[in-house]
Amino acid sequence: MRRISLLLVVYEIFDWVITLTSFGFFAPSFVFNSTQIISTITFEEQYHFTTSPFDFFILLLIRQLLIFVAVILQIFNNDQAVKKLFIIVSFSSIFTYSFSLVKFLAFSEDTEFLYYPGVWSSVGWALISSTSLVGLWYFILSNNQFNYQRLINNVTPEYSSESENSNSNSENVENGTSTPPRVPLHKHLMKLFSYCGQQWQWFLLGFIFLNIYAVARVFIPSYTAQVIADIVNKRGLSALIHSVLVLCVLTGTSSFFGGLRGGSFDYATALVSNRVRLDLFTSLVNQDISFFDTTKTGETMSRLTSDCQTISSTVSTNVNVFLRNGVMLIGALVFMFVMSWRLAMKISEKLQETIANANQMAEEILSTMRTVRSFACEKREVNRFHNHLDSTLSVNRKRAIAYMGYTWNNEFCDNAILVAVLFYGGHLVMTDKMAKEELITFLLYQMQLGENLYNLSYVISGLMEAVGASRKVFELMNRQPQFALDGLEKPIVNGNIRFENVSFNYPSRPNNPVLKDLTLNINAGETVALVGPSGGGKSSIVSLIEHFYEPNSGKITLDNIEVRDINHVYYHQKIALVAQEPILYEGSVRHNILYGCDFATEDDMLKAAEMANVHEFVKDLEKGYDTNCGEKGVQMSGGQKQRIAIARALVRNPAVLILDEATSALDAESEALVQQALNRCAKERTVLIIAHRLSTIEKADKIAVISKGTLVQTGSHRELMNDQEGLYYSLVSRQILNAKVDGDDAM
Ligand SMILES: Nc1ncnc2c1ncn2[C@@H]1O[C@H](COP(=O)(O)OP(=O)(O)OP(=O)(O)O)[C@@H](O)[C@H]1O
Repeated sequence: MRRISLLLVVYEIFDWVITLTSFGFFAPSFVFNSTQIISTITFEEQYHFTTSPFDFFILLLIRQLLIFVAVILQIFNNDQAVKKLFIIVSFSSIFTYSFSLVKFLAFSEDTEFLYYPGVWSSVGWALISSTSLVGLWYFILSNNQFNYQRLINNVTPEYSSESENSNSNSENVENGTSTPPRVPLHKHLMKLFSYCGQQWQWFLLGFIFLNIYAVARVFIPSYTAQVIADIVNKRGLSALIHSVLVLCVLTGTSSFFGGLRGGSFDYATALVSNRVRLDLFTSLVNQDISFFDTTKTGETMSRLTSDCQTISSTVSTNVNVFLRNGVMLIGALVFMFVMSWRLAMKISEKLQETIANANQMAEEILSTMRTVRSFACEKREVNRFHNHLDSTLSVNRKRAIAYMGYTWNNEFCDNAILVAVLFYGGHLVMTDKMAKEELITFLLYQMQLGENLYNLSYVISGLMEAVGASRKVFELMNRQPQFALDGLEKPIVNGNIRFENVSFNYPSRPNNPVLKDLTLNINAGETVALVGPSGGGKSSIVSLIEHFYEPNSGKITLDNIEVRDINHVYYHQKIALVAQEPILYEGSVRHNILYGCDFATEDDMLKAAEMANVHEFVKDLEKGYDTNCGEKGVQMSGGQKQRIAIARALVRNPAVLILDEATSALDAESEALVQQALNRCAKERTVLIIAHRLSTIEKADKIAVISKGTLVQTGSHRELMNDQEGLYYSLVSRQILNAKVDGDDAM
C-alpha cells in the first residue's frame, strides 16, 4: 500500500510539474515564462483551439481526479468500484491519446507553433501520461490480488480462485509437496524471452531483414499518395510512370525482405519449440518416481505437445510481429489493453488445462480399449469425453467474449482517430491550409499507424496467451525432484543388501506407513524370497532397493555403502529388476535387450539371450534379433516378453537380480522356460524374489516373511515350517502362497 501511494504521489508531482512547465515554454525559444502558465490556466488570453494549450490542463485535472478516486477506493478496499473505474481510466487514456494527436495537428496549422518547445512537451507528455496512467492502474491491480481475482472470476465463474486454490492445495497435500509460489509476470516473460534469446542468431538475421523491409514499407504510403496525386492532378504519363516505378521498387524490396524475415523467424520458432520441449522432457525424466505416482500421463503429454507448441509459436510469432511493428512505430498505446492481456493470460491458462484434461481422458480410454469394449462402456466414455469438450468450449466462449470486447476497444480507438483526422484534415484542405496529397499521405500513414497499434495490442494478448500456456510448463520444468540422484561412489559390488531400521511411506500418502523400522540382511550370493500377505510391503522393499524412493528414516546399503551415495548409472548396472509386467519398447528384440546398456557387445547380448531362453524363439523369427516387438511389446507373447525382460536384466551381468513375481502371469510351459532361465542366472549373484509359488520359494536360501511393513520371520523353508505358530506356516497351510498357481505346481 505504501509503495503504491508513494508511486502515485511521485506520478502526481511529475504530472503537475511537466504539464505546467510546458505552458511556460509556449514561445519559439527555450526561455521559460512563468506568467504564461498563469495566463493559460486563468483564461487571461482568449481560448482558441489551434493555439491554446488550456485543454492539456483539463486533461491533467481529469487524470488527477482519477488518481484521487483510485486512492480513496484503495483505502476503502472497494474492489468493485476499482474494477469499474478501470474502464473509465482506459477510455480516458484512449481519449487523451487521440485528442493529443488531433491537438498536435491543430497546432501545426501554424507552422510557427512547431518551434514551440511547449507544444512538443505538452503533446509528448499527454501521450506518455495516457499510457502510464493505465500502467499505473495495472500496478495497482497487480498489487491487489483479491481485486484482480474477483475481476477475472467474473468472466470465468466456474473457475473461482477459491476452488482452484483449494483443489491445488489438496492435491499438493496429497503429493506431500508445498504449493509452488506463483511466478511474477515479468519473471515469466523473461524466461519466455530467454528461450528466444538462445536463438539470437536467427532472430538477429530476421531483425536485419525486417529493418530493410520496414524502411521500404515506411515509404510506400508516401509514394502511393504521390501516384494518387499524379492521377488526380493529371500530371502526365511520365510523372506517373516514375512514381509507379519507385513504388514497384519499394514494394518489391519490402516483399522480398519480408519473406526472408518471415523464413528466419519461422525457423527460429522451430528451434525455440525444440528447446522448450527438450527442457521439459529432461525435467520430467529426472523427476522422482513419486511425482509419476500422482501426475496424470495425459496431462504431462499435453504440456509436452500442445502447450509447448503454443509457447514457441506465440512467443516467436509475437517477437516477429512486435519487432515489425515496433520498428515502424516506436512508443505505442501498449498499456491500453492491460485488462485484455490479463484476461487472455488467465483464459489461456484455463483453456490449456481443460484441453489437457480431455487429452488425458482420451489417452486413458484409447489405451485401455479392450477393457472398455469388454464392459461395453463405449457410450459412457463418449459422454465423458463430451463433457470434457464442453468445459473446453465454455472457456473458449469466454475467450470469444473477451476477444469481442478487445476488438471493440481497438476498433474504437482506430476509428476515432481516423474520423478526427478526416474531419480536421478536411477542414484544412477546404480552407487551403493543406494540400490534397498531404492529407492523403497523412491518412495513409494514419492507417498504417492504426494497423501497427492493432498489431501491437495483438502481440500483447498473444504473449499473454503464451504466458498462460507456459505457466504449467515452467512449473514442471522448474520442479525440483524430492531427492537428487547425485551419488558419486562406484564401489566393486559383491551384492550384500541391508535394510537398517528403515521406515517408509509413499510421499502421496504421508499418513500411511508402509515399512516400519524394518531391518533385513540379504547376503551376497544368496537367493532370498520375500513372502507375506498382500499389501504387506514386499514391492515397496524392491522400490526402495531400486532407489525409486528414499526411506523416511533408516539406511539401505549395498556392500555397506548407502544406496544414495552410489552413482546412479553405475548402481543400475549392478542391480537389475525384472518387473511383474515386463515393459518392452517399440523397436527390435536387440534394441530391447540392450536397453540402457551401451557398453554391452553383440556377444554379451547373445549370451544373455541364451541364458534367458530368448534365443530359442528368436532364431525361428524371420528377422531374428531385428524383429520388432511393437508398442509396449504387443507383438510378443507374455512369456516371450518376460524372457526378453530377463535377458535385458542379465546383459549387464548384475550383482543383484530382483524378480518381482516375474513368472506369475505365464502358462505352465512358458513358466517352465522362464524358470529355467532364472535358475541359470541365479548362480553367482544375489537374487531377491517376490514370489507366490511354493516351488520358487522352497529353493530360496532364505525366506523373509513380511507383514504389515515389518519382518516377522526369516529362515529356510524347512526352518519356517517347523514353527507351526508362525505366519509362514499358516500362509502355506492356508494355501495363500500358491493361490495364484493352477494346481499341480502347488505344494
Ligand atoms: N505408488 C504407491 N503410492 C502409494 N501407496 C502405495 C504405492 N504402492 C503401494 N502402495 C501401498 O503400500 C502398501 C504396500 O504395498 P506393496 O505393493 O509394497 O505390497 P505387497 O506386499 O507387494 O503386496 P502384493 O503382494 O499384493 O503385491 C499398500 O498399502 C499399498 O496400497
